Amino acid sequence: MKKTRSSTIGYPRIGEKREWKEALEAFWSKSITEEDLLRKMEALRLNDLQKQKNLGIDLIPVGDFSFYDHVLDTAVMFGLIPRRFRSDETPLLQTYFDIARGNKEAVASEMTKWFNTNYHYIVPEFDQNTAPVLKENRPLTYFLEAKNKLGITGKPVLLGPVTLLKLSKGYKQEEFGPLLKTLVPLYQQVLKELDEAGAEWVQLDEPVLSTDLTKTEIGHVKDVYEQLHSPAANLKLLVQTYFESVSDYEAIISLPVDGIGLDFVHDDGANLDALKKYGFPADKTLAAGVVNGRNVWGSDLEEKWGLLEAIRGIVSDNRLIVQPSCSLLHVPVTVKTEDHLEPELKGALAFADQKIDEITLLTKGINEGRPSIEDEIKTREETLQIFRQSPSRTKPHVQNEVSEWEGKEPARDFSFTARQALHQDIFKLPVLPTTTIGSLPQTTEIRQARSRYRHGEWSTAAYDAFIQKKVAEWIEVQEWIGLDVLVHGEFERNDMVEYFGEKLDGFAFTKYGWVQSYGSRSVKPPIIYGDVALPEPMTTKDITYAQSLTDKPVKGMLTGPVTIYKWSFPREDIRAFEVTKQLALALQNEISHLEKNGIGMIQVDEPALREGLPLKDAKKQQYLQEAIYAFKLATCTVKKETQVHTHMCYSEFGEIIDSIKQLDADVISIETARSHGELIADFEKASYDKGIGLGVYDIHSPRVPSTEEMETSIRRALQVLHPQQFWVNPDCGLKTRGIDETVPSLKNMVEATQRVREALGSVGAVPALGSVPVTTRNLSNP
Ligand SMILES: CN1c2c(nc(N)[nH]c2=O)NC[C@@H]1CNc1ccc(C(=O)N[C@@H](CCC(=O)N[C@@H](CCC(=O)N[C@@H](CCC(=O)O)C(=O)O)C(=O)O)C(=O)O)cc1
Ligand SMILES: N[C@@H](CCS)C(=O)O
Ligand SMILES: [Zn+2]
Repeated sequence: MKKTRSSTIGYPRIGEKREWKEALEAFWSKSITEEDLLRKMEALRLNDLQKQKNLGIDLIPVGDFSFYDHVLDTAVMFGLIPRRFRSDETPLLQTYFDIARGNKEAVASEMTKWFNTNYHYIVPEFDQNTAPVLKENRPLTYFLEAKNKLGITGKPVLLGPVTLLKLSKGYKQEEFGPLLKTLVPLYQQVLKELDEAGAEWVQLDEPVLSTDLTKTEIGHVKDVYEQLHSPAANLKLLVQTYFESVSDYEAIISLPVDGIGLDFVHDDGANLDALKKYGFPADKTLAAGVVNGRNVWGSDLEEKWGLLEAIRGIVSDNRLIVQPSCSLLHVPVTVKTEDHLEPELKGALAFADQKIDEITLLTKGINEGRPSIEDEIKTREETLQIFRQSPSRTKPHVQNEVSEWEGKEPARDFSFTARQALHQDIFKLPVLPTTTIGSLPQTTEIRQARSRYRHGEWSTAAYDAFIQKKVAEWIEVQEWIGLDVLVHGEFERNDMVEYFGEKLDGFAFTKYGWVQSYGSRSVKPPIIYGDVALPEPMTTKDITYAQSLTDKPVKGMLTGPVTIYKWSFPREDIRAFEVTKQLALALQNEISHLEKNGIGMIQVDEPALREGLPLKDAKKQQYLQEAIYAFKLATCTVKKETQVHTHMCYSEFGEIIDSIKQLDADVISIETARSHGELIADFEKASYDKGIGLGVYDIHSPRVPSTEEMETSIRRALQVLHPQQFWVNPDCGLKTRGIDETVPSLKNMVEATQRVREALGSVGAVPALGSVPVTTRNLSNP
């Protein structure tokens, strides 16, 4: 009998070649039936379970699989169905997808980032009439499936009640305790049924325990777990935390549960320090997250062994589980298929399957003794050494350029007020200028063109001509729609980060390294392995071509340094800030090329700035200062005539609003539609005086919003924002939408803007500062 066991917390659900996406999208487009979908999903699920078993994992998670998102799964299983989607006639699977994607009658639920990752979850909604009820015991269904079909006694995984409620919306803070109480009997029922079915362990994910919690909240956690604890049951409860150290170690390890899962990678040593200081209860199991579940780098096995030795000094081997720091959902499936990578880089990489190999190897080392894994540790050390010393990683000129900025504050020469007057003069935009965020529909035709080019079927000239044709078509369409500030459409980009990764030195990219971002959509983060530099202009050709076709301004479109960093798999041998500064200087260089080519508005997207915010308050200030520095380093050298835009697509700005101000961007376009206008107040409270483009419709949903609906959004925003600072735009880029959805939506958006302009009585150019004739308060909602 093994003493120490290996485990995973969750496994990527998308399949090695994204079979999951294919099945889902085929179902949504009605080219396969529900039965087909269920069959394909089951095959994928079972394949992944079997694979983990074959790789030697002892405690295999079940129920981490999802048809869209695991938070939505948990909400629906407990009957947390927003009122607008409640119907006795609609089958549950349809309701499930409707909540996520919206339907003809109702807007989708809000979608937001899962802690500090690039994964999005669907925000559960409570309302006055929400009475949680157990609709289906999902973990039980998946537990029985694994048992009956594969003979695997899985470890059911379920989002814990505290995290579920904390991530939900639609209730007041004082209702938290009472609502939690309504969830407890449902969780008790789920656990009881799992116990009766013979489950040994159940994993309750409580990542909120790794955020700053108040004493009252910790009190709620204790209450809940005291109630979930059942002395008579055989089932063991494991409370799983990740992404940071726990906020109150002593309280967490005292919970009346059988096991605690801690992240020993993203904790800055705090979990280990606490373990050493306070010890660990002898009657509990520690699930030690020692292999990084968020990066793509092979572990330094010697270092991991050292970490495990430190843990084993406190926790006995038979009370120890070895596992990744978090679910492997956040990394690609396997390096095996990446045959084009340089061997020295490939040797240094580990995706989900290779991380599992590391877990099982370390577990073997504990159970059979260090000599049993000595060879593997030595080989890994040699491989990592070759990679570390590779000359391709170092560019002295990049490092010199970064150090030249040492001690200097990047800042634009002219104040915003001075720039604003100048920009009004140059661009002569009407009040409430309309624009889009950058990308336009990436149709099958466009993706096929890219694929043909990638496979060598099309020459560079043929591909470039195709892209230019698309740019020209869409400049015409945007002019016809009546937008004021146009975009080239980003047709040449597979993704807003991967594209730049392909163009910049210091990056490598994968063929199949997909990671789920939201629903069926995935991204393929490039890998930053060395110093970053701009070998040649990346975007000038397409953008200047677009500008040559119209008298209206076309925005230059770049992804900002923080976002490129966050949405890549970065190197870890130097600090994040060093990498973002290198990226910023490469972008500064690119921006100067755009300016030299006559581009007067430049948008530097930073949608990942908020997501990068550390989970712990103590670390936030430094992160924000460094993020602001990087953005300003990229943009500070622009001419005063150039209007700098930025874009962010998430709905919680309150915490970072001061930092957004400090970016000193002339215009920011933001997401608001799914949060139903809640965040406008943040900008009002902060007396934000620069341009703000409010997302008036949700681009994540296939639904075409009506003119009236968008007019209402604009009017609502104008009750708190000055019309002179206000732009109108969709929430985010339109690359995922079809042409049939995009054109009518934008047409309605422009029409809605026109109606409000008429009500404002200023259809012409924006009046000079301070002389706007009609105040926003004159507008009444229709
Ligand atoms: C704004 N968002 C982004 C985030 N992160 C990013 N890195 N990028 C973002 O834009 N995070 C927050 C949000 C998330 N939003 C989205 C929106 C849309 C997608 C999306 O559409 N993803 C696509 C994949 C896009 C892509 O790269 N397509 C490639 C084609 C690649 C491909 O399919 N290859 C085939 C092989 C084809 C061949 O070689 O013949 C394959 O691998 O099988 C392209 O356009 O060229 C998706 O399909 O999921 C993601 C996040
Ligand atoms: N310019 C990008 C931003 C997405 S966050 C786009 O429009 O797709
Ligand atoms: Zn966006």
